[in-house]
Formats: sequence, C-alpha cells, structure tokens
Amino acid sequence: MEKLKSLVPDSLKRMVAESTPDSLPRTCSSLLNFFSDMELFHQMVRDLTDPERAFCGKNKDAALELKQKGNQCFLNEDYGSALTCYSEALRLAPVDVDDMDKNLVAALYVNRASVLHKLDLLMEGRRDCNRALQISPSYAKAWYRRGKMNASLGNFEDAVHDLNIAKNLELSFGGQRQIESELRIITDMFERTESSLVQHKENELDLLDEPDQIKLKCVITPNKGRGMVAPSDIPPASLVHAEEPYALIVILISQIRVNSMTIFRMKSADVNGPLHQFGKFSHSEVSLTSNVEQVKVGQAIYRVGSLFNHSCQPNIGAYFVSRSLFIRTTEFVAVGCPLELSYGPQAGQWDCKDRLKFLKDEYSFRCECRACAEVNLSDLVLNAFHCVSPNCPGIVLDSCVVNCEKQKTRHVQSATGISTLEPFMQVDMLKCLPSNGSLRIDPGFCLKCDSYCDLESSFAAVNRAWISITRLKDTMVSGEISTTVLTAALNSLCLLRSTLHAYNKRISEVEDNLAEAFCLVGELQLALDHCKASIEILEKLYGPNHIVIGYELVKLSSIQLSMGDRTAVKNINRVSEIFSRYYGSHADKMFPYLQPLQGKLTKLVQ
Ligand SMILES: C[S@@+](CC[C@H](N)C(=O)[O-])C[C@H]1O[C@@H](n2cnc3c(N)ncnc32)[C@H](O)[C@@H]1O
Repeated sequence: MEKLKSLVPDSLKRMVAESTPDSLPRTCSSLLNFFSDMELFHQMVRDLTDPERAFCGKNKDAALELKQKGNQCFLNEDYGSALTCYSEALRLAPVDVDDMDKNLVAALYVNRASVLHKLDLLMEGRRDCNRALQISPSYAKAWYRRGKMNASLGNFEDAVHDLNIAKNLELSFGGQRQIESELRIITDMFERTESSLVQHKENELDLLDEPDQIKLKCVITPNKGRGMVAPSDIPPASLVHAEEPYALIVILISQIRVNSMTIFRMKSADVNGPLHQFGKFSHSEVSLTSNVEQVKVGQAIYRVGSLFNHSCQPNIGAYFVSRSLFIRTTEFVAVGCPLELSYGPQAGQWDCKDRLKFLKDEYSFRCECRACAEVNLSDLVLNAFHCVSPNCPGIVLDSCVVNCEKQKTRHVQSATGISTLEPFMQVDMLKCLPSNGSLRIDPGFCLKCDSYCDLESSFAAVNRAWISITRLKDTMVSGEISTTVLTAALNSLCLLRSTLHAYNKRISEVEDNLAEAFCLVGELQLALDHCKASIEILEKLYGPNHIVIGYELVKLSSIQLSMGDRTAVKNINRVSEIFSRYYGSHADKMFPYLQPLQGKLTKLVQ
C-alpha cells in the first residue's frame, strides 16, 4: 500500500487531499485512471479480493496455521511474534468455525489475551476476553483468563467471580484443581487488600482529563503536504490533541487522505517495576534493565492525528492509552510553528543516513525536516572521531557521514551557519567548530584545526575495543562477570575515549554497559560514576529534558537509592518532571517505575 501511495504524483495527491464530498467521484476516477495501467495496482486488487489470500475474505486453514505458529512463539516466549500471529489469524478466521470443538475466533481471542497478559497489556487483554465471552459465553478458558486479568488489575472481587464461573464450567478435574488453587490465592489477596474493594478506575478512559484542548490549525506546507501548526504560543507539556480511532474500512483513498498510525503501548519489563528485578541478577538492589520497550498493539486511522508531519527533532510527542491517541508538546512552541512528531528516528539517536533510510523504507518519503536538511552539530558529533591534536575538541568525520552531510539540501559553507538544533548544545558543542567561521567538511580532517587523522587506524582501534565490550556484554548475560573482563572493558573505554569524539554516542553506550556490569557485581559507586558519564553525553545529544534522559535518570536514582543516597530525590523529581512533560496526567499509568522509586525514597527518608 505504501509503495502504491508513493507512486501517486503530487498533483493527484493534492487533488485527493483537497477533495470534498461533492468532488469525490471525480477524484476517484482520476485515481483509477492513474492506477489502471499499473500491474502493482491490479495485484493489490487481486490480493484484496482473493479469498485464498484473504485480505478481505476468510481463510480457515491459514488462520489455523497462524494459530499454531502463535502457540509456538508463545512457548518460546517470543510474545511480540505471538501477538502478530494471533492478530493476523483473527483477521483470517471465519466467525463460525470450530477448532477442537471450540469456536476458533473465541480461542484466538483468549490466546491473544494470554500474550497481552504476559506483555502487561491488561486492559487490552481483558477486552479480548470479553470478545471471546460474547462469542462463546460458556468458554471456561475465557472466564479463567479474564479472572487472572482482573486479579492483575487489582479487581479481586471480579477476579473471584470470573474464576468461580470458570471452575463450574471446567470439565477436567485437573483444570478445576488449578482454578481452585488460584481462587484461594486471589481470595487471600482480596481479604488482605482493603483497597481492593475500590475497583480500579482505570477501566474507563478519562479522555476528559484535560478538557481545554488547543484548537489546532492545518496548513499546506511547501514540502510535506498538509501539516499542523500552533495557533498560538503553546507551553511545554500541553495536551494539544486527543482522539479516538476511526472505525472505517481502510481503502486506498482514505490511505492517501488520512494515513493510519501504529498504536504502541509501553511494555513494562516487570509489573513490579525495575526495583523488583534486582534479585534476578545479584544481591545488589539495582537494576539497569529499565529499558522500556514499545509493543505494537494495532493499527488504526486517526482523522486529525494523521495530519501531523514527522520531524527528526520533534516538538510534540504522541502516546496511546488503550486505543486513544494523545498528543502533547514537549517544548515551548511559538505561534505558527509546525507541530511535528517523530515517526521513529530522532536526531541524536540515529545518524542522518539511517534516519533517511528508515523513513524511505517505512513511509516512502524523503525527510525534509530541519535536522535532515541542514548540517547540524548533533549529526556531526554522533559518530565522530577525536582530533589527533592534543586538547583540540574538534570533530573528525568519516566519508559516510561527510557524504550524507554534503547532500543535505541546505548545505552550509561556514561554521556560523551550522544549526546547533538546540540552545543546550551551543555552549559546549560550539567549541568543536572553527572559531574563524570557515568550514571544510572532508573525511579525516578536523573541522576545527584541520589536522589530519588516519581513520583506518581509528577504525581498527574501535574494532579492537569492541571485542572486550562485546565480551563484557556476553558475560553480563551469562552472569559470569570476572575482574579480567571488567578490566579489559575499562581499558577499551579509555581507548574509545581517545579515539572517538567526546560526544560520540558509542561512548555513552559503553559507559552504560559498564554501569550495569558494576551494578551486577555490587560495585555501586563505580556503577554510579559510569551511569553519570553516560547521561552527561546523552544530555548533549538530546537535551536535559528529553524522555531518554528520563529513563537514564530512573537507573541513576535506583543506584543512588540502593546506596542509601538521599540526593536521589533530586533525580526522582527530574524523572517525574520529564515523564509529566511527555505524558501529563497519564505519567503514572505509562510508567509503573515511578511509584516504586518514590516508595523506596519515602522509606529511605523515614
Ligand atoms: C501522516 S502523513 C502527514 C500528513 C500529510 N502531510 C498530508 O498532507 O496528509 C505523512 C506524509 O506526510 C509527508 N511528510 C510528513 N513528514 C514529512 C517530512 N518530514 N518530510 C517530508 N514529507 C513528510 C509524507 O508525504 C508522508 O508520507
């Protein structure tokens, strides 16, 4: 579909975009005329209508095969793939067929609910159980799974109710015993938790949490089609948009007019938060495994949401609570400025060539955002090398980066023309550029002092260093970190620091690896030092208030709390500020890490 969309000429896209209900028939015929000679289009129509391939039709065999595949992925704990298999199978499964005496669709919903449960997507999982029960009200497994979901949601009364029904419907003796034992545990929890009587309010979405949304303006931009702009100055963390998805069948014309969005939910590594995971790795109470994964839970069309363009340096962030889309400003946005979110890659995170490739492959457009169109400091330093002259903070680039920077549409000739992207970069990062203003970007030559660096030997040094860093990572997984491995990794860090530019992202990654390794062996002071060193670089690349810094501060404050260091309070407050900036009143819901951290802090100060 994306490929087909990308072939539509701009004039026709404009016509579709500007079409009204009255002009729609004319627009449709123009589109059809354009596509009618195209084999790709006819192939797509065949795919859409062929019951065997079954985009629209149903195909029991394919659904059963996907169900089997999903089951295998589930057993292998590959929950992301299991989710995809079951969702695909649900699309193909005819509504009225059975698999092993059970309605296939109901069974698929229950299987998918089990995956969602594993991924801690409880509301979505419970919704799947409800769907299964609508189709098959006496399906014991659906009652059982819903009971377990309710228990995880803290709705113990409902959980007991569901499990009792499951027990009565379950035919096998073994199954009944298992449900009874679950029931005992949950009843016990129910009795012990007085608060369980207050059912979790989160069952319902409170779309009205911030009713005074800003009325946005849609304009035609020079090179990105339609786009949203700020109708007035908007402070950071303002909710600029909230929307429920469109429940329409996706057809090509709507794909061009309103693009679909992938719905992501944060997957929390452990329902009890990172503090709970310490024991898994060591006696130390620190976990650096708080990396939050995003899980794709669906695809939907948001009428207004789809009008937001992409920027690799976004000023708004989007997130989903269940299927509702929320968009907030992450910084101050002046009146008339485009409101742009990131479709994936961001400056500071990926280099320009990788960002451009991702957006071309995934979304079929060449990114025209400022970070991709102008030479900027973030892209220059991300993968840069250290200058060979002692004490020179200049930047040395390899030919890949140089080629990409030279292709930027608004290439600059002087250092003063380089975009710093953000004021936070200016003070330190401008020191990396020539003070006389002239700029020569050539592979191997320092941008500041023009010294030549033999990049071949620099690459060799980095590769050498990487061997011991990889060994460190391997031993972290196997849990056999030795002093020899740690010493070799520390030496490699020194080598990297003398070879790569001080703000090269790889250095922050290695600092982060070392912080985690030192946590695992209980050397908390060293862990703290390396964690801070990693954050220092990331703050240069992203700025101090970026969500990435929020995640890193969760790690830092976890270490501090484990050391009994009360200054953790400062970092925990920063975490909560950053998360609120991105997720407003949903911050606690999106990040279950905050509360355990705050709870631990309260204990420490008591
Ligand atoms: C979700 S839509 C955004 C709304 C779109 N501009 C419109 O007129 O409907 C995504 C499309 O907008 C355009 N677009 C969005 N961000 C862009 C960017 N940074 N550079 C170039 N084109 C962009 C691309 O054509 C992309 O396929």
